[in-house]
Amino acid sequence: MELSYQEKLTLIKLNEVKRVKFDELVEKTGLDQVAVMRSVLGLQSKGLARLEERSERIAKLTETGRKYAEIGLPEWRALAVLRERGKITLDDLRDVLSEDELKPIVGLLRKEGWASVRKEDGKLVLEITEKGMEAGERPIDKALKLLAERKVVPLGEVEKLVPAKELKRRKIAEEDTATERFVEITPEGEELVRKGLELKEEVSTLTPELIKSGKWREVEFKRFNIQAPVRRFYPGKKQPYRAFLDKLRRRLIEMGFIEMTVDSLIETQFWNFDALFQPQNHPARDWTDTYQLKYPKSGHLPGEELVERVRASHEHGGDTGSRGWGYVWSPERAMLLMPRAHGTALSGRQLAKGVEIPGKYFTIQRVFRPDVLDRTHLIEFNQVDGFVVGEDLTFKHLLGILKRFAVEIAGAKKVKFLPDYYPFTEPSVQMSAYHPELGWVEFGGAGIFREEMTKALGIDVPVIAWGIGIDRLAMFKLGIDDIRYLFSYDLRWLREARLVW
Ligand SMILES: N[C@@H](Cc1ccccc1)C(=O)O
Repeated sequence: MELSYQEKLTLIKLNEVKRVKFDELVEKTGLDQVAVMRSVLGLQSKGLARLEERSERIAKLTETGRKYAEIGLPEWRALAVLRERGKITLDDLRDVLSEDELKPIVGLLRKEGWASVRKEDGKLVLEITEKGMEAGERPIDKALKLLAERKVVPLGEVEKLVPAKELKRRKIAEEDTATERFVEITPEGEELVRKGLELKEEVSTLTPELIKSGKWREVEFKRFNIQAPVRRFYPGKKQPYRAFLDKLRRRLIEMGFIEMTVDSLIETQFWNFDALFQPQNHPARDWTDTYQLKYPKSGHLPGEELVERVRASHEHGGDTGSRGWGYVWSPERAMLLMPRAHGTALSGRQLAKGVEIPGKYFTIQRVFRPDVLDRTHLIEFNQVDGFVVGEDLTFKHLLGILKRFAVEIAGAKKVKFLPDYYPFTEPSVQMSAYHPELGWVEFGGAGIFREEMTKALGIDVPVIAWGIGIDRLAMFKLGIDDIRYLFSYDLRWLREARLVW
């Protein structure tokens, strides 16, 4: 039978006493608690020892009890004064007793017969008795001493001195239940020790000294059980959703996409709406609800030439052959500030700045829209927006890219496309992916940017574009069915959420 050094040591020590409290066994072996527990369990599984748990009623020293052990019970403190002066008033005890202790003291002293009490001039006067002069250690004093020494004492043991009720009434001790562990050697264990166990020093690390001195020949190397269950360990790690977004960013960059970034979460309506050919004061502006900034209310418009092209496009279609929206465009309205409502605002900015053709761009943006919070809606969420620009791009390319996103990035098994409307794309499409618990979940929109938009921004080739609610796709990947969990403080989730990719 293979026994570790610690198991052997534990068994030998156990054999000396046959049956012992676990804590005493720990002391005897000189090992730490965990090591002894491990050894005992090991020995038990080999039938050499038995671990037994027994609960027993105990008395436990209270905080007040601890104080009494230190400065003496109130009756002893009172008696000390009485012994010194023979006769005192109740007031004279205020120096040695607290207000709480003062009240019952007369009764206590009288019960013990340590003092006689009478009234003189309306005052209570205590006088020491013969019994008080001679008083010595009582059972309750012994019980207090015992408790002070051991803190916890089996109830039976203290009750030999004083009923537990009495100790409780005096607030010296409380009753409780304690679990005691005993370890007992089995006949098989005894037999093994009788045959002789070789107790070789056991080492867990091979050091240069061991090798040089040749001592490695004599020592026993500790065997590790690599299948033993271990305590769960939670190292610091990235918030799971953050990790997901970071990986997504890496992935897109690896696919050749160029990242578009911006410092602020605040946008002018110009970039959020106008540059994307969304008419002002028109129902189409309301394809989504948005927030507005109270202060400051307005920001700046970009260069005049660009603003003029956007105005022309809105008012009469510019040079696209379109008739535009046919209204008078207001620069003041375009200057209004708002928390960015979609990542597409960055696509507009990028197109106006100039792009590589062919080229692929993306951005991961925090965006804001009023909504009712529920399992699939947040008012503040993240979008991955992007576009591909190139001479012969078609709608089919777009659907191909989108499907790849949903399947590869989110691990969605089924994806479906439906016709939709966005003021800035034609045709427009809406995408849904199938979530095992939630059913079909809409996760974004896409389309081919309209010429009224791209031409005004200075681009002459087709641009296919999309905006994906990445939080919803993250739900698929992280295996959650409530979007609010992405930002949850729930430690269990933070610790155990799968880190994906
Ligand atoms: N911006 C749209 C998505 C979209 C992006 C690009 C083209 C078409 C649609 C939204 O927030 O839902």
